[in-house]
Amino acid sequence: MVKQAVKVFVRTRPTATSGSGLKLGPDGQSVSVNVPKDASAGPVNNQQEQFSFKFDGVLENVSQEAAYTSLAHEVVDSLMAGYNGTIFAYGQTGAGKTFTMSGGGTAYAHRGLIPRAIHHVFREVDMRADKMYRVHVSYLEIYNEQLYDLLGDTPGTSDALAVLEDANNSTYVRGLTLVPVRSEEEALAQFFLGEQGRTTAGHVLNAESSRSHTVFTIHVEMRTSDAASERAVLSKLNLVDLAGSERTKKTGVTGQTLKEAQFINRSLSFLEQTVNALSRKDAYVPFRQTKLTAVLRDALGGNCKTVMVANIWAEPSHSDETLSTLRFASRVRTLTTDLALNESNDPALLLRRYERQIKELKAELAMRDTLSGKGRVSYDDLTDDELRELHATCRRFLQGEAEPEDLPADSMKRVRETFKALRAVHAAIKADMATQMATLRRATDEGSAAAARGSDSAGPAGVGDVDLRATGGFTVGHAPLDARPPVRSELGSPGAGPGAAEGLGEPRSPRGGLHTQASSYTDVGSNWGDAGPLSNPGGARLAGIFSVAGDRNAVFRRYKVDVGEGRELAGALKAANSALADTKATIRSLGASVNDAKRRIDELNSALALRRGATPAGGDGEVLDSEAYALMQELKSAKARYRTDFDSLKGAREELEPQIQAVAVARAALLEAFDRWAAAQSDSTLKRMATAGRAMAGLAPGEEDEMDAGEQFERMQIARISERDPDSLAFHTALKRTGAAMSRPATVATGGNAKAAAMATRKMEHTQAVNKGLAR
Ligand SMILES: Nc1ncnc2c1ncn2[C@@H]1O[C@H](COP(=O)(O)OP(=O)(O)OP(=O)(O)O)[C@@H](O)[C@H]1O
Repeated sequence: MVKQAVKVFVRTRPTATSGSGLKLGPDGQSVSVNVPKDASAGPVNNQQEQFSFKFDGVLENVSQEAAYTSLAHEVVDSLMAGYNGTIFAYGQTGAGKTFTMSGGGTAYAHRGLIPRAIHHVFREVDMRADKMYRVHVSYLEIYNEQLYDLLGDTPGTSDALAVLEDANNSTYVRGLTLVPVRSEEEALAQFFLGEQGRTTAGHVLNAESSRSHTVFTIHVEMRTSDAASERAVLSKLNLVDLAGSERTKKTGVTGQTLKEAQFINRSLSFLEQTVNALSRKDAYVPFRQTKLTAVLRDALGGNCKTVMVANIWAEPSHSDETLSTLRFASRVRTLTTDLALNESNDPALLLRRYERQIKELKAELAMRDTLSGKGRVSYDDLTDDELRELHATCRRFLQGEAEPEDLPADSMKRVRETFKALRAVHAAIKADMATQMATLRRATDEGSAAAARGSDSAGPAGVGDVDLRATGGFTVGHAPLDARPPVRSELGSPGAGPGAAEGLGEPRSPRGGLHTQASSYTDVGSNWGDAGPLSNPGGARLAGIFSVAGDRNAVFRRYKVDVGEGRELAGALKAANSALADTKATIRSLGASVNDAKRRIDELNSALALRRGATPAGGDGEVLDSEAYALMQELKSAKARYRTDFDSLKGAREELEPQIQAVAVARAALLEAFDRWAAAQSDSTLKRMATAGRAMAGLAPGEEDEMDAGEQFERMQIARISERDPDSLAFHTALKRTGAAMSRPATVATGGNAKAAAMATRKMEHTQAVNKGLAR
């Protein structure tokens, strides 16, 4: 921490009259003022007439550029090195504070400290390639002891603003908008916009008086350009234009203007008290008495490099005010501040430090793995592609198509992810299976009912243990292979549900199930045979791609034919379906054959019993006649056929379950791949939509980028300024940008800001008072 004396400069407003009573010393630092004795005090009057002061500089008849060099250059350099700064202008009303801080009108040469400081900051930013800077600006106004955010979205609201102290005991205004600016032009534009909020009415009605204190702040964040560096230095420069002190008796103001003057004088008087307390090194300093002293706390005794400009208007009629300003200025000059570099403890920077440490640790682990011959192990989070791949591997593993070694297990993270993926894939397959089984059971029930209606004696009851329903199997032979659900008009009729036509039709969404499928189908009148990805809940996120569900089915059909992956998966599904259909056909035919054999066995048994009944008992044993013998032979072969077919039926039934699963898995794979593919198409689909939109508007590509005449003129102007004085380009451009807004009616320019309107009225009153009175 370095002790710094607050620097004080006096700047004089040029006067028209001679005999101002002000004398400047040859050293450029001393100034004396002659205050004539008060004649009303009588002939014996010991009043002092001559007062001398010494400052860091007295600026008389100096250009704005010279003023900047004396007052601000060093402070801005120090800002760019990471130190806080404050430059504040103090003085009686009309003494030239605003001229010094902001400038005189829109003339480039008359621009004040604020535009010049902005230029200086960005010139440094451009020049220091070894550093990275981020610049923000804020603009605060203190009017009648209220805080206003001149760059906020809702000017006029001050409730959210409060002057607080941060962890380093530095003051800041909570809730104040900090606008990021990347160039001189952007920063100037913000400054000009803020000025409008403050003085829209002032420009129009009274160009000479500010009835509020303002603080324009440039916040700078500096880092070394090493991206890994977490060290940031934060500094800010407050450029303060105080409202002018005013002798209300002298100006004779009344009403709102008097109230404003009282607020101004009160806050300036507390500023004096604060400076006096600091100067005397009092234990208690009344910083909190007014918003102004709270805001200026750092500038007066904290971590800040401070410069005061004492503006004086050395007309003989203002000698009292001049003396008072110089007295106050000389007291301020006794103050010291504690300057320190503001290194940041920003949590974002700590985060970056931890990220760097994690990166280093990962690199170390990788090195150890390499040295121990483990090969390359990734400790990073899995990417989306890797996760998809992992899920696919897990699915293959659960289907028996991959080995345990195929599952990644080279790091704890991968093992955990693999378990998670296994659980997810298992749950998905289980859900698919449950849906499939429910569907198939329903189809079976309905098929059985139909069978019961359409067939009398050949039911499974005929063979007892061949009843496949008992094991949740199939009723055979009642739904034709090419069965399809009813067309839309039929769906509404009772008993015509899709289950009736289920049979071995085209694939359905395993997730949607038949009911959903049917309703989706009903909604869009789509083709049932296209496996309807519509009903796939996972496809809901693709709604943006397909304008109507019908599009989606059409795209799905195309996907199965035109896209290699789709073709392959659709082929696999078809093969699985066809294997399933074959097995079902076999079961059907074996079932019929078993039933047939059983019926024949029963017939033969009855015939044999009859035969035995006809043979006379008590003979020399039972002698089979040739007819009975033939019956028995046939019975034997019928039983053999029954047994063989029954065994085959059992075998075929065992094949059925895995084949149903295979169809479900193939269908899920197809739909999942389709979802992925369709999601990947969304970008190009949007582009196509944009192109189509442009075509509809009748625009050729790039046509909308053409400049209009105004834009062309502006471009010419910019070219001219760039040629003559490139440095002034940002100033002119920002002024033009904000000037356009200035020319709008006040209510629009200030966003309907009631404060600005009220201020206009107050300023008008004040101007009238000043014109009547003595101030100007
Ligand atoms: N050094 C200067 N050179 C030329 N003109 C100046 C100078 N100082 C002040 N003026 C002019 O004097 C007038 C009053 O100045 P300015 O508005 O800056 O005073 P002020 O101290 O800000 O007043 P207030 O406190 O009432 O706002 C302006 O027209 C300004 O252009």
